Amino acid sequence: MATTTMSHQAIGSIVSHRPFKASQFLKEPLNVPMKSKRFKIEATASQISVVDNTFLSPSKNRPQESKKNSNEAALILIRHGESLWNEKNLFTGCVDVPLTQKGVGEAIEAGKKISNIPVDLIFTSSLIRAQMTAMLAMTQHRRKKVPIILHNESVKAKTWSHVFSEETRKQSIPVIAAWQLNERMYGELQGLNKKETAERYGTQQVHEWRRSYEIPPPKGESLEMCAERAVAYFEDNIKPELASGNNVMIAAHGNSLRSIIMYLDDLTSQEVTTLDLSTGVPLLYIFKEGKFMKRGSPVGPTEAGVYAYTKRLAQYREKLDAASQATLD
Ligand SMILES: O=C(O)[C@@H](CO)OP(=O)(O)O
Repeated sequence: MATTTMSHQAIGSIVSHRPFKASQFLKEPLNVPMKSKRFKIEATASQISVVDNTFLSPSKNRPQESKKNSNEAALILIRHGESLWNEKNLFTGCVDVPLTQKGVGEAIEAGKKISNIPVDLIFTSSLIRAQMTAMLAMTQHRRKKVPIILHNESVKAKTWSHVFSEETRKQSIPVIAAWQLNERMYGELQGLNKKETAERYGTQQVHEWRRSYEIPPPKGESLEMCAERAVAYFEDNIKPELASGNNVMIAAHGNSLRSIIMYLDDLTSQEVTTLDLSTGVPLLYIFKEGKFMKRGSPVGPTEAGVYAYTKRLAQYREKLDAASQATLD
């Protein structure tokens, strides 16, 4: 097996890191002249991203109950539930396989754990296992907003999926799918059985391919290369939303999330080798005054500790409880 690596720059050049400003979704009237020069199309054969300059202004005035005069926001990270290739113990990487029945259950359980935490925006990878996880998790949310995948891959896709009711937009959560959050590209390991690969190349070699920071699997991405695109995307597209007070959920993958957690927790390349994420377990961070505070995994919708994290989350929970009570009365 050859051990040359794929150029990361080649991956990074496919689409810019800043395709559009997602949080405008809930407040923008339709203003999409089909032939306007305001659209800059950045395209290659497989990926197209449309930069609509009218949608690039900062996200303000979004009328949402969880958005509040505070420089604080919640960030939820979820690794997708078990996939069919997790079940078969195959290297998956960028191969787009769905969840197993167990994975569906894990996504639903994850949703219950975050059902009282406000979510204004969802980011997922472009892979179905992450998207299924996000959607299934949101079926459990008490607020019952509808997650809607934004289709900005072409002007027509964007125009044809426009929502014309402001009230309906307010009851929706934009979902942004970004390839930069995809699982690391596992190169020539994709589709191989992990146990058989360890028997063939040695446990130590396979462990280095799977968990080291710098060492790429044959013709694949190292964690460092994966971090380069995932963390750049996080900094360019997700952090500004948190800084604007929007609560964000990211549904992604073992390694794209490891690289983001390395950034959030300031882990060294040595420390990240022991970081392993379970499928379907949500992790909560609070972003406050430019810093990320790790709050672990919310263990259940009734767990008092979750709501003690911040005043704002506690108030949100109180509102949900009051609304449920009003419905019962
Ligand atoms: O196969 C993969 O894509 C990943 C995640 O399932 O595997 P690993 O845990 O080896 O990084």
